[in-house]
Formats: sequence, structure tokens, C-alpha cells
Amino acid sequence: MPVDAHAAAASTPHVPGLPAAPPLPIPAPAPVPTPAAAAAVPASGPQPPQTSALERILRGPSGIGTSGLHLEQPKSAPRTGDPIPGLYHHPVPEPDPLRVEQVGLGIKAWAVDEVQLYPPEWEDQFDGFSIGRYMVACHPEAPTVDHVMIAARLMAAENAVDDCYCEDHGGSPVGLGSRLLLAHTALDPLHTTPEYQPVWAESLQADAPRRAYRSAMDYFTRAATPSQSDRFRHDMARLHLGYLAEAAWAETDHVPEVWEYLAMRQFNNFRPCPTITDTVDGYELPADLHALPATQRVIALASNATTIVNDLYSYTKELASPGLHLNLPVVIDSREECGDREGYLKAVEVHNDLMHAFEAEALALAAACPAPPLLRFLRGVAAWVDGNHHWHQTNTFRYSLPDFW
Ligand SMILES: CC(C)=CCC/C(C)=C(/C)COP(=O)(O)OP(=O)(O)O
Ligand SMILES: [Mg+2]
Repeated sequence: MPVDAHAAAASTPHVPGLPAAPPLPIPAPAPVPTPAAAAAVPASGPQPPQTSALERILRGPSGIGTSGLHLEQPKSAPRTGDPIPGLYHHPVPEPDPLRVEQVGLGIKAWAVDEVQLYPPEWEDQFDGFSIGRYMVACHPEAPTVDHVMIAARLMAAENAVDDCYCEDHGGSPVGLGSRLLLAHTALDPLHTTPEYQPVWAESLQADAPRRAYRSAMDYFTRAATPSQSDRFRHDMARLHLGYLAEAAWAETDHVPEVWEYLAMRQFNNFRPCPTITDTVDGYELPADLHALPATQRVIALASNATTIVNDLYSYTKELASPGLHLNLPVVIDSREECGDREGYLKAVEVHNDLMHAFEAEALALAAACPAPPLLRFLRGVAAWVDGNHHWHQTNTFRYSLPDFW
């Protein structure tokens, strides 16, 4: 089913203070090709009740999860799969199992048959990552499985680049800039002379990260408007800049100050995932609304909160990995010399403050600029935040909590 971004863009109201945007001359996107395993499956099966994320934002801090406002000592240690005690979050229902299975089959078929993403010995880790559960939880409003697949392929590709270029599947800080730049051309193509174009095109097949980026981007751009694709390329350039700063510090065993770490993590960040929510849901947040400083702030706060969630849930995994792996608890402990438990609990508070700021700023933006695609986008970002927490909390294959309670 083609994503009807054109119709959504055409009905966008004028934003006070901004010149009216001319109608966008967007050609109707081609249908998204469907992997055999997930062929043209519409949304079906029982849909768990979803609390409107924006409703919760509009309700303010008296909503679900505000018991996490203060870091109270829990009566007992969390059990496997429990949320981090005191972490401000919104519980969501378990994602629709039928859709999870369909996306899971589709992403595996794509990974194995279309891009040869991983060798057989990494299959357990690919399966344990549970991309299907992750993406269905994060995109509850996606109209079809094919729409969720757009996000799932990008998620798989982004993790392949992180694992194979930067981290524990052969990655290294040495030479990372070159690898990232060449992979970035799978998203933002090289335009050069006929002599050099073919050898560049050939290079996009040279390794799994580049094959995955190229293919996932191809599916994405067929569903997205040019403006949405450009937004995504920009967010991916931000991500790659963040990887490079992290690598530069790793090369010299440098532990940054806390604010410096937070700046790096704002770029080495989940941001490219929530910002495609409009494409995945089948409409467009027009570029002028996306570019508003207030929208940019909401996106950054939400994305930063989701990324600190990763730092907290992956803390024990990263402690067990070789070398010093930076995350917010580790950097706070190191720089503020407060001990590992205090560092962790302070990182929870930083996360909670980011979440509250995100929700307050989203509420203010929604009130100041109630354009329907912007409200829908804010709902989509909030849903991504909640789904991301749910996946981290419940992915006990990858993550376990420290013994701090
Ligand atoms: C955009 C995207 C999904 C990139 C993956 C890497 C990233 C920016 C994260 C926020 C994941 O963090 P991390 O590399 O620490 O992941 P694990 O802790 O290993 O799960
Ligand atoms: Mg992590």
C-alpha cells in the first residue's frame, strides 16, 4: 500500500509566524516491495488497547508512571524483566503477537536472503534482538506490516553498522571515520563522473553494513517523500558524528565530563528511529513544522531520554564487555567520584528529568501549534519512547539489571 504522504502534506494548515508553504510537488511513491515471508499482510489480529500518548502528555505529570518521579527505595530488588525501580516511564501493552511474528519473519527473510546481514553463528543474537517485537511496540499506529518493515530494516541496518564498524562484532575506533563515510554514501549517494560511479556502486555490496544500509534506504525512500528522506539522511549524519566522537575518546581512553558525554550521546542516539514515525504511519510531518525550533527541542529531548534508557538497561552488558564502555552511569561515577550505585541512580534521575522536559515541551508545542500532522507526529514520537522502554525492559536476552536495590 503506498504511503499517502501527499494528501497529508496538502492538508497542512498554515503555521502562525511562518510563510505559508507552497503545495509540495511530490510524486506518488511507488508501492513498497514486499518480502515473500510477509507478503502484503494487512494489520490484523487483536490490537491491544493503546493509551493515546498525547493524551498522557496533555494530562501532565499526574499520569501513569509518575510514581517514578522520585527515586524511592523499592521494597524488594527488581525481578528479571521488571522495569528499573524509579524510572519514569509509561507501561504499554505487549505488542500484537501476530504482527510481531509477521515482522519477525519478514526481517529475517530480508536479512538472510536480500542482504546476507550476518553469518550463521550470529543467528541467535539476531533472533534474541527481537526486532519484530521492538518495532511493533514502537509503531503501534503503523497501518500495515509493510509499514513496520520500513522501520525494521533500518533498525537492523543501523545495528549492523554499530556492531560491525564500532563495537563488538569486529568494530574498532581505528579507521572508523573512513568506514562510516563510505557507508554513509549508501544513504546519501555519490554523484561523480562515469569513470568512478560504477566502482562506487560496487562498493555498496562489499560488506553487510553497506548492503543493509543500501537496501533499507531503498525501501525507505520508496515510501517517503523527498523531504522525509532528506530528514533521515541528516539524522544519520548526526548519528555517525556521534560514533566518531565516542571512538576518538576510546582511542585515548578518555573519559569525558558528564555534559560532554551527554552531548556525544545526543548524536550517538536513537533519533533516526522516532523521526521516521510519520513515514511508518503513512503521512508526512511537513518540513516547515519539523524545522521549528520547538519541534527540534522536543525531538532531541525524547531521543535523549530513549538513549539514556539504553545506557541504563545495557549497563551490566557493557560492564562485562572488554575495555571501558562509556555510558551515563559510568561517566557520572568516574567524573563525580560517587560510586557505581550513586552514578547509576543519578543517571536514572537525569533520564527522568529528560522525560519530564520532553512531555512538558511537547504539551506546550501542541498547544501553540495544533496542526494535525504535528499533533500526530508528537503522538508517534511519544509512542516510540514508550515502545523503546518496553523493549529494553523486557529484552532479557540482551539486558539485565545491576544489583543496586
Ligand atoms: C540508530 C540506532 C538504532 C543505532 C544503534 C546504536 C545506538 C545509537 C544506540 C542508542 C544503542 O546503544 P548501544 O550501542 O549502547 O546498544 P546496546 O547497549 O549494545 O544495546
Ligand atoms: Mg548501551
